[in-house]
Order: sequence, then structure tokens, then C-alpha cells
Amino acid sequence: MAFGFIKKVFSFGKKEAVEQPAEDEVLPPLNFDALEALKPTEETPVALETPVAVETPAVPVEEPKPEPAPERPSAPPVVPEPKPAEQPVPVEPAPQPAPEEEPKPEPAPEVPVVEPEKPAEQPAPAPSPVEPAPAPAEVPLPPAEPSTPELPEEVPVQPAPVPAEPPLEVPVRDEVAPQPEVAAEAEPAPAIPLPLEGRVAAQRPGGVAESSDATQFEATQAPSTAETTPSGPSDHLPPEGGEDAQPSPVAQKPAAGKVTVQKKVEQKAEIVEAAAPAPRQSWFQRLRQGLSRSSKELSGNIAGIFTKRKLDEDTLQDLEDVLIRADLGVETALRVTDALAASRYGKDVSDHEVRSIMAVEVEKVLKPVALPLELDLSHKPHVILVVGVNGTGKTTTIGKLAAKLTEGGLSVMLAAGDTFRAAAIEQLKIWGERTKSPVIASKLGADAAGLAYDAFEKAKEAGSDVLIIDTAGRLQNKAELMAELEKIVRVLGKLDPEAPHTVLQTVDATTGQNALNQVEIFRNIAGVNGLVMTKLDGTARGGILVAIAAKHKLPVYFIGVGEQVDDLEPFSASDFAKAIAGVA
Ligand SMILES: Nc1nc2c(ncn2[C@@H]2O[C@H](COP(=O)(O)OP(=O)(O)OP(=O)(O)O)[C@@H](O)[C@H]2O)c(=O)[nH]1
Repeated sequence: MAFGFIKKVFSFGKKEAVEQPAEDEVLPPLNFDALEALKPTEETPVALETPVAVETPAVPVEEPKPEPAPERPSAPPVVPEPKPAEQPVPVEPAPQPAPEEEPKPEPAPEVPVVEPEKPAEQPAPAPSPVEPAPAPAEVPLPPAEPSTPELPEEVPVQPAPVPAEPPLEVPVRDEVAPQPEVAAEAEPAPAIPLPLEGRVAAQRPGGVAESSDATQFEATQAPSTAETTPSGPSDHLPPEGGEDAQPSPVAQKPAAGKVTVQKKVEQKAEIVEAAAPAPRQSWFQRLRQGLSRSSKELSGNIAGIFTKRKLDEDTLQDLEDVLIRADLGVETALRVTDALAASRYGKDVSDHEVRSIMAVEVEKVLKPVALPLELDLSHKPHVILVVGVNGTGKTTTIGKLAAKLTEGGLSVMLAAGDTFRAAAIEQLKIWGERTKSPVIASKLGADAAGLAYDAFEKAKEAGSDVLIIDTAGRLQNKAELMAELEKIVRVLGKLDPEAPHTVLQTVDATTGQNALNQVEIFRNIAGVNGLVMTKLDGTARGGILVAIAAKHKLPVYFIGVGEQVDDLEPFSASDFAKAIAGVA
């Protein structure tokens, strides 16, 4: 029994704590010295049991077994006492904390919001360097040093140890770690962040400033400032600081006028060339990989039709069905079958020939909508309103787009207009930190239109090039959503009749046919004039993009094939058509 307990404790990395009590117990039996020299183990158990009532350590040792089995209650009443009195209780809670902590790590990916908040608080104790002690208060530290008295606290921490080994060193920072990683990705464009950091640095009351420190500070500080929406934002974008902080050539701002946003801001092409090339897979490779499910299913079905069969009415009908089932839409399906029939009717046709013709026809459908996003910088700022159903990738797309713009030397301000979800607000703040873009946010449930108006004013004051406004997308309450979006558009128009200058809708490719309706709805509600197709990676329904293009004929500016900051690329009709058709 006792051994079992000790082992458990060891596993938590608290040998010291346990061993001590064990030794203490052994000490009393020292009276038997000579005799017991050989049987230390056997004695201990005896000693443990005897002193049970008196010596607390002995009790806890036995309880560990009872832990899993509350069966112990049957054991001598003595046992139950020690539990409540001592740590045995905490030992059991240990498993409890495990579930508690797990939820944290899990939400981490989805709701990094929690993480940023923690760091946000830490910065306060930022003087941490001076007070490493307060940090222990966080719990993680105690487990390492403290022994018995802290066991209860340690217990909850122990569950973490498993994943916690890293946290042991810098638990909180670990959570923030992901941010530095992102920052690292953004680093490729070293010159850009510099000026931006300069801005943020200027915002800091204390003027702390090294790049690395700055990053950490911003990660925590930014959110807080964003919360102080009313005054904060303006402070965030001191045009002076921004320009001063742009010592690097890359930081040069594009002249007023129209710029094209593709892989980078077009007007910055010369400077962008200096940026280090990404070592990752080529865009087309990633696109092919992302659409592999769509193309494989399609290719498999096509191959099934044309194996040892001539092209006739039946095969054409079968092909049409396959294309429609692949979400390409009736119009495109007919285009493909017509084109195929025109040149190959009555002949043997290989599936590869069919897919090649399909790629050509799909490209024809997509070509008209594969347009680059153009920003009119004569507007200060050019306002981009991002709409779409919840979860379609609005916030993520805003972050990716902000990264492109800031890397291109443009100053960007973000507005957390989805005031219905705290997570959405926090998520945008994180993107703001990553892209060094000020975020205007307000309390949960605040009037989104009021926030948009406020953000527009602040962006004007700050001289921002672009203002990107996030919005809620609660289609489940269509009337309310419609009223809110209409109000946002109306309010923005008071400051600039032409605003919002771009209304982007994010469309989740995994949605399938319902995406067609979503575009219809948001187009009518918010005047959508451009699309971003997200989550094309890993879906078998990528063909829906073709159906949307054929039906709505709205520009598709970008497509998303992942959650990373660089997983947003300008839409290429040719690349997409080849990728989904599975031809080189
Ligand atoms: N695989 C993949 N995931 C994506 C892509 N774009 C966004 N996501 C993920 O989709 C989820 C929802 O994205 P959000 O940006 O929060 O979507 P949203 O529309 O802002 O959602 P709400 O905040 O609820 O309105 C997140 O987990 C994103 O990481 C993409 O292109 N590919």
C-alpha cells in the first residue's frame, strides 16, 4: 500500500516531499536498529500502521491506494480521518484538476483568448523579473519546491506536470509561446514589424522596448489598451510613431491611390522582393494538397464511368451526375459534358481526358471572378467590412489579410465588431498583436454599429490606410443580423458616403450547397462585393466555389487553405481548376 503511494508521488516529481515523511517514520523504529537493518521495508509498513493515529505521514501513505477506491471507508476509521485532515484528499482531487486543466489546453487552440488574458495579467506583474516569487502564486512553481504543506496545491498542479514539464519552467509564457511562434512566421518580413513595434512602443506608458520584450508586452498590453477602446486606439496609432518607427525601407508607405493586394501589396512589389522566400511548399502544392479530397473523389468517380466505355448519352449523364454531386453546379456540369461531347462523342475517352476538359471548362467559369483585391488608398482609411456566418473564418481571414497589408507597409486598424462573442473579440486582439495592428474593441454585447463608427473615426485620426471591421454572423436570427449589418453600413456612410469600400464575405467551403444561400443572404443584407473562400483544405466539397462563381459572379479575392497566417492566397482560376480536376 504505502509503496504504491510513494510511487505515485514520485511520478509527480515530489520525491522529496514523500521521502521525508517516510524517513521520519523510519526514525521512530530506529530503536530496533540492529535487527531491522535488513528489513527496512517490512518494518516501515508496520510502523506506518501502528502510529497511524498519531503519525500523519503513515496515514497518507496508505490512503493513496484508497484513492482510486473510496472503498477504504470500510477500512479502519482511522484511515478516513487522515484523508480530510491531510493531503490524501488533495490526492484525489489530483485527478479532478486534471480535467480542469485539460479544458484549458483544449480551448487554447480554439480560444486563444484565454491565453492572452493570462499574459495580460502577468504584464501587470511584469516587474516579474524582480518578483519571481509572485509568479509561484500561479501554482506551477510551488510544486517543484514546496513539500508537504503545499501538497494540496501541488496536487492540482501535478496533473499538469505531465504536459507541464514545459510549463514548469515558464508555464504562463508557454501559453504565450504560440504567439511568439506566430511572430516568428511574421518575422520573414523583418523590416515591417520594426516600424510597427515602434508604434506600439510609443504607446507604452513605460516605453519599454526591445523587440522581444516588446512582443511579450504587446501580447498582454495590447488587449488591455484595446479594451479601453474609447481613448486607447488613438494612442495606438500615433502617425508620428508609425512613421518614425519605419526606418526600414520596407516600411515605406505606398502612395495614395489604388493598390492591389495579392500575395503582397502590389505597389510594394519592389520592396517585397527583398523579403525572404518562404521555405514551405509552393502555393500550388498546398492547394493541390488541400483539394486532394475533392479531386480524388471526383477523379475516382470519373474513372469509374469511363473505364472501357465509349462516350455516349449514358456516360455523359453519369458524368453530369458526378459533377453535380461534387458541388460544381448544374451549369458547370453541363458545360463540361457539352464540351466533352463536342469533341469526343462516340469515341473512347480516358478519365484523364475527361478531367483535362473539365479543368479547362472550370477555369473558364472561374476566370471572371478571379480578381485581385484593390484598395483605394485615397480613402483614409479604406474600410473593409467582413461579413459571413459564424465560424466561416471571418476573424482568421481578417488576421491573415492584416498580415499581408502590414507586410506591404500599410497601416491597418482592426475593429472587433462581433460584440456577441467574447472569444471573437479576444481572437481579433491576438491577430492585432501578431500583425501589430491596433484593435478597437468594446464590451461584450455593445452596439456593433457604434463600435464601427468609433473605429472609423479613430482610424481617420490615426491616418490608417485600412480599417478592417469584423462582424457577427448569427444567421439563426436573420432579422436581427440584418438590422445590425444595415446599421453598420449606414453609420459608416455618415463618415464617408462610399464606406464601406469593400464588403468581404467569408464562405466556408465545407458548407457545401448551403454556401450558395449564404452568399445570397449576405449579398442582400450587406452588399457583399467580394468573397474569400475558406477551409478549402481537407474538404471534399471544394467544387462549391465553382457553383458560387457561376451563380453569383462575385469576385473571389482570396482562398484559405489552412489556419496559418500565410494560408491565404489570391485566387487563381487556373490553379484551382487544375487542382480540383487533378491534372498537372
Ligand atoms: N482548416 C482551416 N481552418 C480555418 C480556415 N479559416 C479559418 N479556419 C478555422 O475556422 C475556425 C473559425 O474561424 P473564425 O475566424 O473564428 O471564424 P469566424 O467567422 O470569425 O467565427 P465567429 O467568431 O464565431 O464569428 C477557426 O478554428 C479557424 O482557425 C481555413 O482556411 N482552413
